Amino acid sequence: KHKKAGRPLRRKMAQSVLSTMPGASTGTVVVKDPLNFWGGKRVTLGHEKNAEPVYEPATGRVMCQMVPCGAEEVDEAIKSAHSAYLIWRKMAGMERARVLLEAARIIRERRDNIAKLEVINNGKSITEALEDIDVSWHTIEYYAGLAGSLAGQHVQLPGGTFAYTRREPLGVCVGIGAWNYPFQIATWKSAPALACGNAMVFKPSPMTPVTAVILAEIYKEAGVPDGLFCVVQGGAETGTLLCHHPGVAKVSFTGSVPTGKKIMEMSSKGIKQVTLELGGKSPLIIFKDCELENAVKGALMANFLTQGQVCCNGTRVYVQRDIMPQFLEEVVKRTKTIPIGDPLLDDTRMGALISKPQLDKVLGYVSQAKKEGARVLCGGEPYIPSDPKLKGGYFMSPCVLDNCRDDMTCVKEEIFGPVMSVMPFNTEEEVIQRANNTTFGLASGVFTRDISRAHRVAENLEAGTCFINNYNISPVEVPFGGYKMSGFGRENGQVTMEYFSQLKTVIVEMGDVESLF
Ligand SMILES: NC(=O)C1=CN([C@@H]2O[C@H](COP(=O)(O)OP(=O)(O)OC[C@H]3O[C@@H](n4cnc5c(N)ncnc54)[C@H](O)[C@@H]3O)[C@@H](O)[C@H]2O)C=CC1
Ligand SMILES: C[N+](C)(C)CCCC(=O)O
Repeated sequence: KHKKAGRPLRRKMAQSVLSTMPGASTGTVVVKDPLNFWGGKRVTLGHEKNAEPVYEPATGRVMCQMVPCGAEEVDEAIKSAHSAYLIWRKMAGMERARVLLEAARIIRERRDNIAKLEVINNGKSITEALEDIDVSWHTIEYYAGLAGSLAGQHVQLPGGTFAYTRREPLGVCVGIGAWNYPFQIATWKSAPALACGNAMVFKPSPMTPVTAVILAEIYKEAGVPDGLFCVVQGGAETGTLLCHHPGVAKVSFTGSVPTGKKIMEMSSKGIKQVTLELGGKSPLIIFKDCELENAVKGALMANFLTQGQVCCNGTRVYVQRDIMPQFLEEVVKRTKTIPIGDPLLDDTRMGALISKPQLDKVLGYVSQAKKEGARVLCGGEPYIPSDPKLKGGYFMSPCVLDNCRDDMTCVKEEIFGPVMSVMPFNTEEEVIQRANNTTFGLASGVFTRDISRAHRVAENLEAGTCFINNYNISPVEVPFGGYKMSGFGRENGQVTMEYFSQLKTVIVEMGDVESLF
């Protein structure tokens, strides 16, 4: 039994807050359940050291406390993951697949409640959160499908001798998540990791600690060995402990570029593999021969999902000069009608930003843009919904900026809020050069009816994804990840099985040893 300073850790299997979700509304939910999970159960830490309040973005109310895990707890979680790994790695891919499919089924069954809790903690609209949870079980289903086909090669060598390769798991992998897609990120990382036979210790963002542990419970219920998917809570310090831990084989990270650099640096000390999903400042290029209505819809999808807090957002919107007036008129008209408010209501399309500091930061970018000469066509202001319970929420009106230039701060830096910067361009050659003139390279988009142009532009854009005539759809079947400083490695798609496994070569001599000695 684990002891800490002579005091046993209090452990109990909590009645999940999920069961209270059906009747829950904004401003009412308090989460008391322990938020850590290892050894097959939720774990209450024996202390409340460095506890941080967790806010409900729509009301500004404290919904729970996040107590960060220290060295001992991180070590315990990693050990628990390792013991599960020893069992899981021996199972056939098809056996793992069956467990994963059951996890996907349970998520699907509980999607409404998980989505509600996600909304309460994150602030995004329920319509979006439901989609996020659907993507989550799709991801697990998809990787369950691939688990059974994980295989090596057979290679014939001279004299009957042969070799074969085995595709083996890496061991205990760490996942570190951001707050914008808390549950979905946990599945994007764990599903391929588990499908390949690894275990995972996942650390959510300290701002969104409540849904990853539900995923842990679901995996457990589906039948994974105890410890296979653990959740440790905490911020940078806990993350550092995870990255430095000698029992960890790989770190998969989603978050900002500065933190990504630190993750890579720390992982280098132990020669650990890393996948980095970092920020972006993606270009969306709209040619005059586009279907304007779709281009406008695409620009809204590229900028305003999850209150603009999306890494692959197309926030630099380049519009061919001839159609600029029509584009702006339509995009502004639609932006002004986006219903902002209680994120749990079905009609709401924009909820609250994640935190007060994030809201202030985004509003700061808008005022900086004005100082640098941009014109605010709409939004960019704090928004106070009429419902009194939302008065303390972190809302702002979605913003369209015109008169932008490539050298402005709002065009160069990742804002991570609902702010679209629009710039005119004249020629294809010019716009490609300008679109690529950034250190980021996560995504990109092009609207045109000219198919040759569409593929030429896609080829020439320096980004991990290019959307043609749409934006921000991300089916699990296709790889997602960055070029340049937006990171490396991929999530989703078949290729991610390679990022969570390694090859062993086995050489079999069928003759005698020809010794040189
Ligand atoms: N591109 C993206 O997907 C994201 C970008 N961001 C950007 O980053 C800004 C700051 O947001 P944060 O949530 O603070 O991002 P962050 O990159 O600092 O945090 C992401 C995750 O890394 C963890 N972390 C932080 N420092 C760490 C360290 N030294 N070692 C290990 N783990 C560490 C955090 O606890 C969190 O789980 C946002 O305003 C936004 O501009 C934030 C989240 C996602
Ligand atoms: C789902 N999608 C494509 C809108 C965003 C997913 C990437 C992220 O974690 O920001």
